Amino acid sequence: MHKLKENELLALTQDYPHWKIDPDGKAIRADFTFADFKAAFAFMASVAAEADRIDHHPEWFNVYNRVQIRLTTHDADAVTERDHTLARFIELAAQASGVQPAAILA
Ligand SMILES: C[C@H](O)[C@H](O)[C@H]1CNC2=NC(N)=NC(=O)C2=N1
Repeated sequence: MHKLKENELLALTQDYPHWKIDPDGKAIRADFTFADFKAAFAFMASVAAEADRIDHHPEWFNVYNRVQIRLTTHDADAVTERDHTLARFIELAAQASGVQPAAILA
């Protein structure tokens, strides 16, 4: 299982602007806001089906139209290629569900 190196983690956050690296470098997090609960839940259903298919699962939290996600590979205690693959799917699923753009932080 390939653990992402620092430059690979930084590239990921540039490719997918919702994502940030945890201070300890062992997880990545994203915060998505949708129009309403229905859109948020449609997004979660899509991600849940993919997570089950690839046997790699998000840690997540939902309130109404907001979904917060943390990705890490528990078996490796690190961010791996499996998290990268799921993050890519999550980005596309979020776009398909009409996610609000990520805030650009200075
Ligand atoms: C046995 C099974 O393949 C493992 O427990 C899988 C399931 N989903 C997983 N999800 C995540 N995020 N990390 C893991 O290490 C992991 N391991």
